[in-house]
Amino acid sequence: MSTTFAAGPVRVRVPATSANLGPGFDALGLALALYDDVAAEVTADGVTVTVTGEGAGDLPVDDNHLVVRAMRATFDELGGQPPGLAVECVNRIPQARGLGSSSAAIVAGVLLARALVTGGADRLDDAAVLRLAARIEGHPDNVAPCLLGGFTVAWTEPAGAQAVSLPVADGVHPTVLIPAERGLTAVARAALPASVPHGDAAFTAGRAALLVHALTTQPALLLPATLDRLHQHYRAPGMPETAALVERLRGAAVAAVVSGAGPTVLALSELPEGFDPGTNWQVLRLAIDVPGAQVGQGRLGHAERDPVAAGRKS
Ligand SMILES: Nc1ncnc2c1ncn2[C@@H]1O[C@H](COP(=O)(O)OP(=O)(O)OP(=O)(O)O)[C@@H](O)[C@H]1O
Ligand SMILES: N[C@@H](CCO)C(=O)O
Repeated sequence: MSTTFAAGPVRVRVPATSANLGPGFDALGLALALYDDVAAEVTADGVTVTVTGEGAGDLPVDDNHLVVRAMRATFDELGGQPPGLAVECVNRIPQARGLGSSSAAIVAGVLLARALVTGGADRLDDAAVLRLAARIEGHPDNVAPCLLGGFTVAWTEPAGAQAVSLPVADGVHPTVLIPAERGLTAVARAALPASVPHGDAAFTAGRAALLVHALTTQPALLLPATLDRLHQHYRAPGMPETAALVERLRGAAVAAVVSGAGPTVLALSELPEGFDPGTNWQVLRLAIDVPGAQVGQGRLGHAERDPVAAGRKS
């Protein structure tokens, strides 16, 4: 099938996400109201990428940029590459911190490429977008909430990733505590053992099931529901400050976990009044993003180009 491209530019707003949420390793995730905005258009030739905000000056500005790589993979799915591409990124999601920056970039690229192909949504439906984005990322627990918004449960069938988004109960109050240090997901995954004791798997399965109930119905159970024995303690030696902060918060009855592969800490219940994590940590109270990724027509406007984080509560 031949591929024709839309004339006008398209844009997308993609939320940060926190994966695992303690016991839901590679399955559970939460979309947070902190966003990257990305626009793209087809050009006569070449590739240009501009980056403002997080990653400016560090990220590649050619075909190696993750948004462009995800766009290329999507154009391949849809039957052909455009002659040239121009991409503009305004990034607010901290990168390599456990807040789903790579998934946000991948979801942005897949959705932009689909929107740039005439009839793209008919040829690559939303379920196929999730499967493709999860395949590029390698696991579905960030791309699912990034696409669907809210609290998601994702799983993988032989044909690929699937997910549902569930309503979150009042009384769930996410705060992220972001350290200055970065941590790559690939490094954190390499710290995990190939197998775990059956008792730890059983313990964690029970807590993950309880966490679905706590997040959707009974937030009072968040503290016991966020206990995990599959990943956090294996990764703790690689992020001792993160592990210590999680312990400190949990000792104060806050449902705190490592966000994604770390080193950010996610608290799902309110921090104690006046809690001071120390100067290394940026503390952001964030609303839960409900709609997930939003696609629009046109280039980024004044509001989308504002580098100040959208959606922060404080
Ligand atoms: N907006 C972006 N544009 C281009 N590349 C990005 C962007 N965000 C992240 N990346 C790439 O992804 C890498 C970080 O991905 P990684 O999976 O390690 O962390 P994360 O997605 O921030 O955290 P986690 O997966 O634990 O939530 C960056 O170092 C960069 O190479
Ligand atoms: N489930 C993933 C999330 C980070 O991408 C992990 O913990 O490695």
